[in-house]
Amino acid sequence: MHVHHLLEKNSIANTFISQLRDINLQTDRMRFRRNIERLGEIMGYELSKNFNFSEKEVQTPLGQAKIQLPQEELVICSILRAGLPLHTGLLNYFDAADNSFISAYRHHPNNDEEFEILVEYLASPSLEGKTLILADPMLATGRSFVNVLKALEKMGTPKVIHLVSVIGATEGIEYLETVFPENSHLWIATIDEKLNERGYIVPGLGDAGDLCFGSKMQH
Ligand SMILES: O=P(O)(O)OC[C@H]1O[C@H](OP(=O)(O)OP(=O)(O)O)[C@H](O)[C@@H]1O
Ligand SMILES: O=c1cc[nH]c(=O)[nH]1
Ligand SMILES: [Mg+2]
Repeated sequence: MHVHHLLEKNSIANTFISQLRDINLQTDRMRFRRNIERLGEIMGYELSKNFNFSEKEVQTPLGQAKIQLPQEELVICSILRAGLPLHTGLLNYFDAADNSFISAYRHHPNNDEEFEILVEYLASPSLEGKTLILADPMLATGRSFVNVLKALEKMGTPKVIHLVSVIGATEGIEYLETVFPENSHLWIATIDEKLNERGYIVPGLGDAGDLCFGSKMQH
C-alpha cells in the first residue's frame, strides 16, 4: 500500500484540520461537515494525478484544443455515517462517478472498551475492473476499512483501490498494509500516534459521526 500523507507539506489543508480538531470550533456542525468535504475535494484532486489519461480534442469557438482526460471507471464508496461529507467532496470533483454506500458501526455488546464492527447495509454497482475510492474520515484500528473490504468482495475485484481518510492512527495504517492489495493507495490528511483504550484516536478529534450528525442511541 502506498501511503500519501497530505500534511507532510504545509498547505491550506492545515487550517481545515485545525478547525476539525478544535473543541471550540467543531461544535459548528455545518463547518465540521464542510471541512471534511473540503478535504475530500483536495484529496480527490491529489489522487487524480494517479489516473490513466488519454488525449482528446475539444472544439472551442476558435479552433481545436488537445487535452489529456482521465480514463478511469470510478466508483466512490463511503462508509456510513461519517463517510458522507467526504463522499460529497469527492463527488464534487468526480461528478460522473458511480457510487456505493456501505454501513459500518461499532457495536458494544458488553462494555465500552470491547466492540465489534457490524456491516449491515450495502448498495453498490459491480466493482470488477473499476477504480474504487473508499472513503471514511477516521482510520482508528482499521477494522472498519477491513470489514468493508471483505463485504465488498462479492461485488467483484477492483483494478485499484484508493482509500481516503482524514485522520489515521499509525496502528490502523499498519494493519491496513497487511490486508489491502499492494497496489492500493491510502490518501490520509494527517497521522496521529495513539489510540486510547476505547479505540479512539488521540489527539484525534472525537467522534466524527456524532460531530457531523449528532449522537446516536446505542441499541
Ligand atoms: O478504524 P476503526 O477502529 O474501525 O474506526 C473508525 C470508524 O469508526 C467510526 O465509525 P462509527 O462506528 O463511530 O460509526 P459512525 O460513522 O456511524 O459514527 C468512523 O467513522 C470509522 O468508520
Ligand atoms: O477517534 C475516532 C475513532 C473512531 N471513530 C471516530 O469517529 N473517532
Ligand atoms: Mg461514530
